[in-house]
Amino acid sequence: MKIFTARQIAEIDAYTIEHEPISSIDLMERAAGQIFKWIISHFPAPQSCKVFVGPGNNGGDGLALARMLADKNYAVEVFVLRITDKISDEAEANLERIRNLNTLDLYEMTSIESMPWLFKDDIVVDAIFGSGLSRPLEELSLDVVKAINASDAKVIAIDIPSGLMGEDNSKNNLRGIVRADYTLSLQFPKLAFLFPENAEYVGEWEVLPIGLHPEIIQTEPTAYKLLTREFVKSLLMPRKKFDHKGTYGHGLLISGSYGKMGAAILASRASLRSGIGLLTTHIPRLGYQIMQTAVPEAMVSIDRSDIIFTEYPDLSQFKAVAIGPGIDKKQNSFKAMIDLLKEVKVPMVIDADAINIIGEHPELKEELPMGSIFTPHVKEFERLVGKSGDSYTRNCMQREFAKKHGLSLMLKGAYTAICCPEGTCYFNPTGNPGMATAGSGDVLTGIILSLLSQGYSSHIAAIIGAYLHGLAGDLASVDVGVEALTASDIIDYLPKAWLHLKK
Ligand SMILES: NC(=O)C1=CN([C@@H]2O[C@H](COP(=O)(O)OP(=O)(O)OC[C@H]3O[C@@H](n4cnc5c(N)ncnc54)[C@H](O)[C@@H]3O)[C@@H](O)[C@H]2O)[C@H](O)CC1
Ligand SMILES: [K+]
Repeated sequence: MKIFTARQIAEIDAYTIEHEPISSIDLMERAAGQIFKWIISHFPAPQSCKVFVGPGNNGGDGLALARMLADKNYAVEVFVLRITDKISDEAEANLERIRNLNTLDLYEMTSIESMPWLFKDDIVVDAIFGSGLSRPLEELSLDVVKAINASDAKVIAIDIPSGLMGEDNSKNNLRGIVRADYTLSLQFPKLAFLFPENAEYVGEWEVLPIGLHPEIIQTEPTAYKLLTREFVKSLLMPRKKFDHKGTYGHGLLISGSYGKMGAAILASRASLRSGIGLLTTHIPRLGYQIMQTAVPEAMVSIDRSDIIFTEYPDLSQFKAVAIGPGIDKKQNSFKAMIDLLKEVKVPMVIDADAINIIGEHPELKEELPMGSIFTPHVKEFERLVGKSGDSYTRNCMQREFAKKHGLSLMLKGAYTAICCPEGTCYFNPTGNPGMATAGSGDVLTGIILSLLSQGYSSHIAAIIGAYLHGLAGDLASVDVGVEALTASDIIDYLPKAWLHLKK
């Protein structure tokens, strides 16, 4: 699903009006109708609804919605914030439509003195500002937002919480943003919904289709996309009758150290559960029996060191190499990594301490083979790319890094972001807080190695890997719950996740 900027959404809106064609007031009616349907199914009448309305079309949506709710026996009070004399034509027309209705109460607010008391059982509809917001809130709208936030009422934001910018909130006044319980976004999610610091404003969000023109949605370019099952499924390569294990590639996993052999086991098992033909896991000598016992399907390559990674096997047979899970940052591992990077020609997955080593020796980035994938979490990302004060800026840095170095950079977390060398950033919707657990990242590295070895190109391997990993975690959490979920559970649910993805 494409994610557009506020400016693009206005263009898509205008294109729809011209080419469907549909009048803008009818398009507004359609949008309000979708929100209305959502409210009656989630909060059936009778309920008290207080609708706060701003000067633009977001306010117009609120006014049309108020009429529909009043008509269905909700106790509706509408508060029009008189912020400016200007009010959009569509908002004005919808204001006229309700001005003489006796099924609702209409108030004009010129100061915070006329702010009503908000009760716990009230539904507050936030229709003050939408995607047309151009600067942080001040004066009356700021005061109203603070009062809404101070209440216990259920808050439903139309399109986007008022005060939140669709993309960049690095310079926003955070006290002037509605904290919604639900955000009902029209047709597309906003980029800001995918950033962790905005979760407290957005609450639970849902996209409501309003029939914007498919042609412009198709042709309008965007750098941001939210993965869907259909899209990820379309990337899968079919398996054929006469295929053999050679068809699905031989991968090399460099993993494990003294006290961290579990990482090698988890990554190996995940790789084997994701379709790889052959897997060799290179480990320090002490791990030999552990590996052979725990993962009989994997071949083992033994380091001369008992406890760390210091060398690697002949690379000629491998289609992809992953390095990082459970290795250490010891000096000899660093030296081995320099040699490895000089020699390796196939795409690599670089995870955990392998990222930290490159973070400490940035010149090594230039040695990376084409099509390599970095899989940092936030702390590793900061060591590799640099620090930033907010997620939007971090995302810009991430996209820039991927482009500059010609590789895929995945930032792990809720809505894992995968930035590709050509500039697109994909966000992954699968996964849950139960996956914030030891070994979860090792499993992901194993999955991506497997996909690269099978011949998937790097950004596709990253996309399928992230989606599948989250999906397995989601399916596992249904049975074991988020608290009890372990990395091994993610592996155990990979078979179900594959079946679910291919359905
Ligand atoms: N997605 C769609 O295609 C549809 C969206 N609809 C709704 O329309 C809004 C966007 O409407 P717009 O009029 O462009 O913007 P706003 O309602 O957000 O109002 C902006 C309005 O306010 C002025 N302004 C901006 N910032 C401030 C500020 N900080 N303080 C005071 N005033 C400010 C600005 O100049 C404008 O005049 C979208 O979110 C949907 O809810 C359609 O109804 C259906 C199609
Ligand atoms: K809003």
